[in-house]
Amino acid sequence: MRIVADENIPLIEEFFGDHGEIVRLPGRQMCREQLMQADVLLVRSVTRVNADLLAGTRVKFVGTATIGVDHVDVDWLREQGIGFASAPGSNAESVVDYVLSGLLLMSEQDGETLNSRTVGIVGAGNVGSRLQARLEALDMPCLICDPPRAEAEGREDFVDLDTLIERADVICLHTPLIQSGDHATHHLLNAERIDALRPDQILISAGRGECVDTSALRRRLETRRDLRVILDVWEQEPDIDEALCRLVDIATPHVAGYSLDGKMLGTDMIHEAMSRHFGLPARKRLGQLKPDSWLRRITLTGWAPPLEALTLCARACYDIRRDALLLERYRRHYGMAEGFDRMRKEYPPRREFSTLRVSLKHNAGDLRDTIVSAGFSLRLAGKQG
Ligand SMILES: NC(=O)C1=CN([C@@H]2O[C@H](COP(=O)(O)OP(=O)(O)OC[C@H]3O[C@@H](n4cnc5c(N)ncnc54)[C@H](O)[C@@H]3O)[C@@H](O)[C@H]2O)C=CC1
Ligand SMILES: O=C(O)C(=O)[C@H](O)COP(=O)(O)O
Repeated sequence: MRIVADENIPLIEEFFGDHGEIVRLPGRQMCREQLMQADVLLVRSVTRVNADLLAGTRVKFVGTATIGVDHVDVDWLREQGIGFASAPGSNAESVVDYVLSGLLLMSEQDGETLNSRTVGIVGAGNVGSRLQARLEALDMPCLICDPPRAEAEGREDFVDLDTLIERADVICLHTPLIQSGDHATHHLLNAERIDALRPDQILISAGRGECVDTSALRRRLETRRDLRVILDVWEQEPDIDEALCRLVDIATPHVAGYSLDGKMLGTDMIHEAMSRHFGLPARKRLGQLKPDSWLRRITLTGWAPPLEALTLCARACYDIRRDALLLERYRRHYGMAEGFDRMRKEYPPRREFSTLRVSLKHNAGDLRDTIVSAGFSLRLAGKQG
């Protein structure tokens, strides 16, 4: 079997090596000629998978090691009888860590407690609902907008987008890119809604770039720089709007989901799906292949103030500012588009909050609850109570 895989998917050799010959290619440049003899195609979000790429090839299975599937013509694959799998939820915790790191930074800049802000979550799927769970556990009030779920589940506690924009202090976008239909998300945050954003509101966009009219956002920030904006996803990646990149508070190159844990789980999930598709044994176990974290444990005394302790643990594990600074360095060195992609390719290993074990000397109630609610693993050591 010939397996063609994006060069940026980790553990391909380890998971797929027993199944045949592996060819690694840069995802953005993949073309039909390179796939004529391929049986399996494994991609990330940068490869458009459709009839133009695959018609006339012998590909029988496509896996994308991503949550989003907007780059794949799923209907065409189905019509052709080509097996398909994505990796739902694989890097959702990583995106939640990213958002929490951003929120902690904003709170620290303002000298405010975390729970002084209401967070509006748009799109309450794997990412949004996990974000909601962690924020509510940290006593942060949340408003949820997810019309497909509201309709399907009869959720009267959900709100519509305009109400959310009016009431929330932070707006977090976690919708897939949907081009048409009742719940289309292309330019969901359009010029009118961007104009309606209140001064001091915080916008965090980590779903897909095209869900925001980024030209309108640039215009708003050029005329009134009164919002705070964290952008991970952009229109026209990697050739993104450089002026907008300079105007936002935090700019990162579509790496919110780039924890090693999330990426490796993505590979595991598509490997399992491919093995099932071809009736092959899936013998590899992710646990055996994951490297050790650089930082395994932090020990806190019971007297640490909860918010400071949380900020410390979050920074030790993942600090969103590292990625913003890194993008700036790559941009200066290589230019915007090349820098954007190079940083993604050379992304330094990052582990999820859950991999960091926080050891508490005493079972101090508030501190313990904060650490667990934020998603870290807890270890109580010494005297209890
Ligand atoms: N920045 C990054 O690195 C990453 C970005 N993503 C993006 O985030 C998206 C969401 O991820 P998941 O939560 O795992 O997907 P999911 O499929 O589990 O959930 C998406 C949710 O959005 C809701 N939704 C659909 N249309 C909507 C609309 N018009 N308004 C409000 N809500 C709507 C759906 O009902 C669903 O509950 C992915 O599709 C992907 O595009 C995912 C992982 C990493
Ligand atoms: O899983 C998704 O959906 C994502 O957006 C990915 O984390 C992005 O990674 P790439 O596919 O762009 O490398």
